[in-house]
Amino acid sequence: MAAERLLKVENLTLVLKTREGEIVPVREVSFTLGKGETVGLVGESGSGKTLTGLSLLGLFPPGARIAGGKILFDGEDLLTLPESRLQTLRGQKVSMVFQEPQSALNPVLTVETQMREIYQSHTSLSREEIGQRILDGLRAAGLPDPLTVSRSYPHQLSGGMRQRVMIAMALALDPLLVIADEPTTALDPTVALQILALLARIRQRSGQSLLFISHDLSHVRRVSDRVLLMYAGRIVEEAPSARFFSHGPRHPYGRALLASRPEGGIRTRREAPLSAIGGQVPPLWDLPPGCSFAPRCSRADSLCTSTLPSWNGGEGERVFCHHPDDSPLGAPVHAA
Ligand SMILES: Nc1ncnc2c1ncn2[C@@H]1O[C@H](COP(=O)(O)OP(=O)(O)OP(=O)(O)O)[C@@H](O)[C@H]1O
Repeated sequence: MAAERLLKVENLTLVLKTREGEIVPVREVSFTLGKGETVGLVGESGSGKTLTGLSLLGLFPPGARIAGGKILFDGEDLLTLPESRLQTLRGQKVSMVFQEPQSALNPVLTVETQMREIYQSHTSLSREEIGQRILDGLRAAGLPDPLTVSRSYPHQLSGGMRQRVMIAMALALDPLLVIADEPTTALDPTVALQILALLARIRQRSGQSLLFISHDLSHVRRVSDRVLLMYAGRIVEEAPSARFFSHGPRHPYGRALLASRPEGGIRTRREAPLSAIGGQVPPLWDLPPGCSFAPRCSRADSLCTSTLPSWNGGEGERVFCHHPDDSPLGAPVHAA
């Protein structure tokens, strides 16, 4: 049964002024997110994942302008809201866990002071109630000695503990949507898996949705109900995780990403495993005509290099490709 819709992004297009000229790092991006659903947004570095995530908070880098589209979140179009309303929504309804907790946390304030500030600016809870919420939140984020952690400065905590603090802060006001942007980048693999397990538990909180941004498909597989594959500013495939990882992505880029995973490639019935995706993401100021992935694609022909694809399939399961790969994967891919 389809989840009730929380978010609908429609044709979001973001233009950014850079030294190289104007680029479109987010181009005609459309997707939905259901209440309680976790969607993984995956793609190589520079594909536009972070800017898409920040847009959902109404945050844009200097020099950015929205060239089109809508972000309908819980009944409101975020792109038309005044900054004062966006500030209320941030934290209360949408929050973000960043890649680097070290830079997202204030180094000169204790964890308690930083968490207290969130409650003070958004709620009318008493000092005691806030104190209790802080301890409960830290404990729920898997920090066994919340009192000591709350009295610590960020530099006194390990990277994994800092990320747990960030998660506790993101969840503090019980938002409807949490955006986790590469939350395990700064962590060693064991701690990264613990953080993923924590995020997976967030799924079980009733009504809470998660947009999980990652370049690592094995991480996306662990936590996501659905996958959005992004390349050079566009979503190029959308699929339920079960289909994406068992049958295989339909977009050749998704197949190449899966096959380039460090722990060993997959083997389609027709092809030998790839060791890495050949070539590079084209610069956004110099995209090729036609499909942006065509220069790296083993299935590309003259149609792909000359003509932009159109969507193949419907909402929830679709691919932006002239020649989608419908062959089943030779062997199932297991999470790392
Ligand atoms: N403030 C900025 N000024 C100029 N260019 C930017 C800025 N922010 C992002 N970009 C460019 O926009 C494109 C998309 O960036 P974005 O950070 O959204 O990608 P990403 O997929 O999240 O990659 P990563 O995993 O490396 O963060 C990249 O080419 C990036 O260089």
